[in-house]
Amino acid sequence: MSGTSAALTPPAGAVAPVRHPDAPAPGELLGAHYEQCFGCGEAQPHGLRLQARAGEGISLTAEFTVQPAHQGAPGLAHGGVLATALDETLGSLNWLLRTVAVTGRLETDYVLPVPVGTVLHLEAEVTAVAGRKIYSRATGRIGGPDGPVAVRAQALFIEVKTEHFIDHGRPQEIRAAMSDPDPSRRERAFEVNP
Ligand SMILES: CCCCCCCC(=O)SCCNC(=O)CCNC(=O)[C@H](O)C(C)(C)COP(=O)(O)OP(=O)(O)OC[C@H]1O[C@@H](n2cnc3c(N)ncnc32)[C@H](O)[C@@H]1OP(=O)(O)O
Repeated sequence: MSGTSAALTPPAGAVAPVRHPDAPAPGELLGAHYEQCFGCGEAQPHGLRLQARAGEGISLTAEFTVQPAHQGAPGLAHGGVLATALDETLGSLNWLLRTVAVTGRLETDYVLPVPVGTVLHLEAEVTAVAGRKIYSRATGRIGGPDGPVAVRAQALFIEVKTEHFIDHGRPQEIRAAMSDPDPSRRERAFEVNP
């Protein structure tokens, strides 16, 4: 049983997404955008460390292995953690558009329980763009990339200016990210997503 709210149905004027000429090539690992990101950062001991790889068009694949720190019920992934994996995967699509955007709405279907130790194989694509609104969907499979669907999501990301993060983030983390000696890490922390 699943349903999508009207807010996630692209309006009549929506257009097909356009891959940015500087988008990472198909097959390229995207890498963490911010080392402290709970979804993909290497510096978060209990983070998901999700790894996303560019696909064709505006699509990508990603993998995340459920750790003991991600449990809800004994031996099973917490639903919020699975939503995070979907959110991170969908957010990574913005690298292919090279648009700075944040999650406005995320709707998730939980189809199968996901045990600790499982590799969740995710795939995601942008389906439409309407002004600042980016419509996308994702699935997560277990038992291999062609295994059964365990989770599904549809999302609406909203394009924002870089100032969104400067204006709303806690100053000490912003200062730390801005003073990173590596210019590409400095840029990635703010340019595409939080
Ligand atoms: C590689 C990186 C991966 C990272 C993955 C992780 C991504 C994240 O988790 S981001 C963090 C979570 N998200 C947030 O913190 C966002 C918090 N929300 C906000 O800041 C604001 O509400 C924001 C920016 C989304 C929208 O505010 P604002 O810029 O004022 O836009 P606003 O005018 O309200 O809305 C713009 C359009 O979007 C629509 N919209 C906004 N929010 C929603 C929503 N929740 N549901 C449906 N539609 C929405 C509006 O109806 C409006 O539509 P239209 O243009 O047709 O009238």
